[in-house]
Amino acid sequence: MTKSFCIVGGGVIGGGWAARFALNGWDVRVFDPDPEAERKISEVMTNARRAMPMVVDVALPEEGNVTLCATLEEAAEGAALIVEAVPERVDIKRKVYAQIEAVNTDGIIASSTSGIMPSDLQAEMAHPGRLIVAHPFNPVYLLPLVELVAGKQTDAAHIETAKKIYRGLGMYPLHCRVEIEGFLSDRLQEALWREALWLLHDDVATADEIDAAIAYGPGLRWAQMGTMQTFHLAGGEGGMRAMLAMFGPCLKWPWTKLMDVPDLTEDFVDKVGDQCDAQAGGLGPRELEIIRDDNLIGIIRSMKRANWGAGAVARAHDDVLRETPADAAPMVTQDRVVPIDWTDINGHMNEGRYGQIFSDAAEAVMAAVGADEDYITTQKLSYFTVETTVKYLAETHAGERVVVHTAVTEGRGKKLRCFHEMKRASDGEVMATCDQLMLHVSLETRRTCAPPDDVAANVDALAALHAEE
Ligand SMILES: NC(=O)C1=CN([C@@H]2O[C@H](COP(=O)(O)OP(=O)(O)OC[C@H]3O[C@@H](n4cnc5c(N)ncnc54)[C@H](O)[C@@H]3O)[C@@H](O)[C@H]2O)C=CC1
Ligand SMILES: C[N+](C)(C)CC(=O)CC(=O)[O-]
Repeated sequence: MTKSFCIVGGGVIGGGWAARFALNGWDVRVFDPDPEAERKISEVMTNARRAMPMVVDVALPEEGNVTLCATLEEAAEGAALIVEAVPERVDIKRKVYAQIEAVNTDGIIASSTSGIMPSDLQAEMAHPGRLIVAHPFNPVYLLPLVELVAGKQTDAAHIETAKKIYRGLGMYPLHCRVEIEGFLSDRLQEALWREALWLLHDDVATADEIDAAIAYGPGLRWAQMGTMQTFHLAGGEGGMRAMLAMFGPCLKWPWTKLMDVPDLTEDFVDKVGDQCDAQAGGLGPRELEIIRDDNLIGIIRSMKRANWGAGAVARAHDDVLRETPADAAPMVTQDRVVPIDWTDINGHMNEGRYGQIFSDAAEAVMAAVGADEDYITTQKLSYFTVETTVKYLAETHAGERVVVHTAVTEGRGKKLRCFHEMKRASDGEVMATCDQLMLHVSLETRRTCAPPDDVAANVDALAALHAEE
């Protein structure tokens, strides 16, 4: 699908979408009548530029341009995808769709609504088949979930197209097959929020205590398993059945005020607002966003190692990005941003991570000569490192983009010797070098052996090419 698209509404969510798309290389046209829109979007972009590259382990594509348009018509004309992120009111959204339809009759319109049914949104449209809901989560540039919902008149093919687009952006499109208000995630979130507001309203607990009750316990579990699997484990060997037997009857006890909402009187809003301000401990929203983002990066990266949940989605995103063709000469074996969890008590990249970067670079060389993952698993052959000499020449910090250039300096028989230079992308300064000797091994005997002819020929050819440079 063409990358011609636009965003209508550039607030919290529109700004987040702009960042997610632009950092994935899409040019973004935005319309928002708010005179502050440009500043707000650029602040979200700053956060995203810092955070998103730390989740990926490869280079992001060249950032797309974000252009603010003077009118909605200018933004929407010719767009194959129109992301709508205007306030949560049916009348405003319907009015926006009418304006879009005056200049664009076939682009997919993806509403960011948190819970309005797409059937209601599309009711007055001339071409309702193209309206879908694509409900994201804040911060849109880090959280992978996007709920896709079709209305009664939606053309089902658009849901499939949307799945491909959002996967390409490193997201997890969850198709909510049955159309209900609030979809899946906000049904669950709002049930908890209602309960939390009552606890605060009735002076059972403060905002801080209510948040502690989540953040130090269930919240940590929820990042990697939802309520169902979490409670399945809580039932021990009997699993969910045992849980239902023991705790199911308690669900009927009068624990909850779930269907009622406290009146949002001025006093109550102040009570909640004051406690949340106090909780922030003097930190402003941008400072809190950075803390939130760093924690999210750490959580996602940890699950990436386990190839689990949101981490598995991030890994799949790396694979999509890796397919973007890279320059062949000089051989670029790594191009990445240093993530926040790679730094140590000295406030710079820990020496172990240099080892990781050079090891990843060596794997890129191995793949280039044909000793890739498939070779290792099917032929039970590989290369092992037997010697490295690393020189640390300059400090490397979180958020810096580094590029590794590798030359094969020896490629005879079992030997594959590489010289890696890790440079700071912004100014080309060499930050570290690594001389690495690998030997070809059989994974069955765990002993060295000659590589097959094709791999040996590739190693020779690469060594000859790099000797000329
Ligand atoms: N804030 C959140 O946590 C989430 C919000 N959403 C949904 O995203 C949508 C937008 O919400 P937010 O970004 O939070 O609100 P927001 O208030 O931050 O942004 C809305 C933006 O729309 C602009 N706008 C108003 N009328 C417009 C028009 N006619 N044309 C173009 N722009 C117009 C406003 O100037 C504002 O910048 C809503 O449907 C909301 O339910 C979805 C997920 C999470
Ligand atoms: C509060 N909210 C309904 C706007 C929340 C969402 O829709 C999603 C989120 O980011 O939690």
